[in-house]
Amino acid sequence: MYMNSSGAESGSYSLTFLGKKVGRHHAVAPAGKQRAWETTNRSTCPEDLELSSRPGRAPVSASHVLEDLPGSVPELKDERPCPIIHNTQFDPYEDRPAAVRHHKTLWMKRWAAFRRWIGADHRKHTGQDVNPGSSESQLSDSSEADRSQDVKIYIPYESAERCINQIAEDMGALKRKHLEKVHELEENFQLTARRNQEWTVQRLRSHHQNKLNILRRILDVYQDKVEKRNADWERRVEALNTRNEQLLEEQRSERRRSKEEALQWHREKSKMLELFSTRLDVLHSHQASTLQELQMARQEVGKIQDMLMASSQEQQEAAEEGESTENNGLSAQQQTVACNDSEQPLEGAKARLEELKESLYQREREITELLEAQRSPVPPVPQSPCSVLLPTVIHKAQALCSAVPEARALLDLMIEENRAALVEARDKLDREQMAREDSISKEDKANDQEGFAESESSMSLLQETVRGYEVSYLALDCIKTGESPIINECDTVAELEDILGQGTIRTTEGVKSVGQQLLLLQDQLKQVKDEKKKIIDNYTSERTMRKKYYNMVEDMKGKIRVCCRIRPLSRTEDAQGGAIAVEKIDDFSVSVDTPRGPREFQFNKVFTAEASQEDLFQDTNRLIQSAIDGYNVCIFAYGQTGSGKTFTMVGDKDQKNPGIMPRSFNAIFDIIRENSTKFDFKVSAYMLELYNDRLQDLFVSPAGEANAQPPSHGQVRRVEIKRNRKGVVFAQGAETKEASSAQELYTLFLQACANRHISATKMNVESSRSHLIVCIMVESRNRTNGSVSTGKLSLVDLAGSERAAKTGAKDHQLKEANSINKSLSALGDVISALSAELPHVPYRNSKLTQVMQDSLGGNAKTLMIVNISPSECNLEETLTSLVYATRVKAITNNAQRHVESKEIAQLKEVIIRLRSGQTVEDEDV
Ligand SMILES: Nc1ncnc2c1ncn2[C@@H]1O[C@H](COP(=O)(O)OP(=O)(O)OP(=O)(O)O)[C@@H](O)[C@H]1O
Repeated sequence: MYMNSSGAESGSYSLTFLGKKVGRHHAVAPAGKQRAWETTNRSTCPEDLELSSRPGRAPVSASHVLEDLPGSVPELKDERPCPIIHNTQFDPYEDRPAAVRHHKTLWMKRWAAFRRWIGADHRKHTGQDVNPGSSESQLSDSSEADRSQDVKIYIPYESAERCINQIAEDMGALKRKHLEKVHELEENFQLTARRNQEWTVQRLRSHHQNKLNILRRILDVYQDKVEKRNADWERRVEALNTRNEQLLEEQRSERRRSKEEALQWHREKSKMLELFSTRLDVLHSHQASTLQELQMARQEVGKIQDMLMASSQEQQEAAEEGESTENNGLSAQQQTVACNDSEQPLEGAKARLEELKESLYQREREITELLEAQRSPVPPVPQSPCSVLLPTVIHKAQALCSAVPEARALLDLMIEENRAALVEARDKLDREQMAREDSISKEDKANDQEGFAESESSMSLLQETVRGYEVSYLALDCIKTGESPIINECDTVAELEDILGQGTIRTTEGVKSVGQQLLLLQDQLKQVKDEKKKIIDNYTSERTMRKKYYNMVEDMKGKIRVCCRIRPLSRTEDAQGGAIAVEKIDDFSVSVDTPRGPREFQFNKVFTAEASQEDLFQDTNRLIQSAIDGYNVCIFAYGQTGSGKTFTMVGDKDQKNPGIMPRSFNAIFDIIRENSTKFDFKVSAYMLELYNDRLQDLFVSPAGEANAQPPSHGQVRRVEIKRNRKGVVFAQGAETKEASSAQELYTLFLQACANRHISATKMNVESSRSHLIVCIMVESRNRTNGSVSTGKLSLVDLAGSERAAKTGAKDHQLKEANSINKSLSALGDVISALSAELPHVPYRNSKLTQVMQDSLGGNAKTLMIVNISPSECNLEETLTSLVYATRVKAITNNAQRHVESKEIAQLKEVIIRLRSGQTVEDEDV
């Protein structure tokens, strides 16, 4: 085989018969196509042997050259695509029977020519005329050849022997050549397969790259949208913040104003008090002077009374003397005059006394009234229904406004509008008033009675409007500040009360308007709330979508999928107080309350304690299909001891809630059943445990192993982890068992589990003391094109990291714990190295990392389930697990499908058989 200058491979070989070159066969084919002609030529071998070794047919001479025989193989123009990709339609051996027929015909012709030559030779020996070149003889060739079968041919023994030897040598040479061809074929097939694989990989890569680009574009568009929305929201928040600032400023100024007013009021109050006390002092001094006057008047009265007493005594004495001196008439008359003279000042004094008394009583009354007025409390004003309703309404409206910023904004708007309308109405009123005053000053009132009445009515209307706006302003202002008007102290509210209390109609209208505004506000509030809820819903769903797309892109990049499962609180944790430190935010995020504040972690999916085993399995189901399609798949559970790994992977003890493993067994055989018409399947499994850094085959019970005879060659059977050329890990030395149904596989699994190391610790009554590795190999042969795919599903239940202080491990349990922690720490190192993309990954540090080599940073589709406890008492371990899981998320795998075309599969089989010393039939090749 040569490579010509154009890069195409050309093949040629010469056919030697009886030591002579009888033909040279050429085939020029594009790269990867020479397999067909080589196969065609190789197929002549059995025919040669059969024809040449037939007894009684030995050739007479070795000098005959069969130059005229047709021998060129048709040039191959096959432009079909490579078989690996289109192996459903392409069978590179499909032309083989035709080639065989062609060569059979060829050899039949050779045989006829040979017989013709023998016939001629015979005729020459028997003296018959021979003219082999004549057309007549040529025409009768076939009939002569037929007849020559009946003719006995005698060949000299030496010639026959030489010929036979020559034939034997030729056959040997042919056989060697064919073996070479077989090797060439193998090489060609390997080359072709490699090229095909490269081509497939390239196509797949470009296909995935395209998809990735599309998804990236979608993500970009989506991110743009989100950014726009974020910007929009930020603008809104900014506007609200500004408004809030304004409101706060207004509130502050309002407070300042009210403080000033209060101070003013206090000042006025103290002034009034001063005035009042001055008046009181004056009254007191008046009272004192009045009392003095009264005293004096009393003294005067006393004096007068004394005088009167003295005068009445004098009168009595004088009357006694008058009886004795009747004659003395003059003196009596004089006494009467004197008496009359003395009665006149008495009358004046009496009147004066009465007057004084009256003024005294008057002042006393005044003072008593003043004192009483000062002492007695202000009588409570009977409250109108409006004054009771108003604070309630205002309070409610204020609560609504403070709860919803949009309502507050609306209120501000209403206040603004009302203020503008009030200013306008007041302006109008002022103008109207001025116009009216003008018209009065011009004294044309009498002339224009009608116009005056009109202006009067429009004035009252305007006043009414202004009042209405003032009331609204008052109400809205109260709603805004939340201050209920104090009816008896606040002038404006008193005014409002006055307005509202003027009549039933007006009160009802006032209440109505406030009530209507309240209803309006409530309506708008509801709308705003609905809108807010809608926006929040949209935001949440968009956030969820973004995470979903992100996960999809990560998936396409080959990143390891990581799900987080939070188990329910255990009884022990409940007894310790049951404080919860872990919370699911949404389907993709979990938050942990740390002493430094909440910490958020993102995963491909988060499952809470309420999630069922089925819910979890639904998310892993897809991977089972991948394993059957020929991928290397790994699902493993990670977490502290007692966090629920075994529950997740295996299920509970009585299998009421089966875990991922038993569910996978069923799923595998369900898929097999669905595809049984198109594929032939073979399912086999091995199950191991890594206990104290020793790999143990769980299909061999420890007791059985102890009783078993040592193998004949005297070596103890050991399970070792190896990797094949494609990097897929396998356990050498482990017993692999086939299963034809889910039930059979499950029985094998139960057998394996029975041999597992489990014991009770303080943290878990059934703590796994080893890592469990279940490997299921699924081989599927396509019935149409014969291609064979081999998938591997590894299900790993890791033992949990534990602290001896918490688990109370002692003696051998402590040794187990140390071994578990050591292997998990090696796993942690591998995860760290992979996530940091370090050049060296320390896979060889532990058997566990060797087992997981193809799943972490290898060619597997991997799913990690990180199990955590929700309890606060396991906070530290939970955080460690989540940090590890986050690192695992950053690891990229390169999953490849393991599929071989029918020919490669067959050739492999042949090679295996040849290596094991078995015979191989030609048809197999
Ligand atoms: N999601 C869950 N729902 C109900 N019970 C659960 C759940 N997860 C775990 N449990 C219970 O918690 C206990 C401990 O779980 P499990 O044995 O699976 O932990 P583990 O992580 O495998 O521990 P170890 O590493 O020690 O083997 C078990 O009794 C199990 O039934």
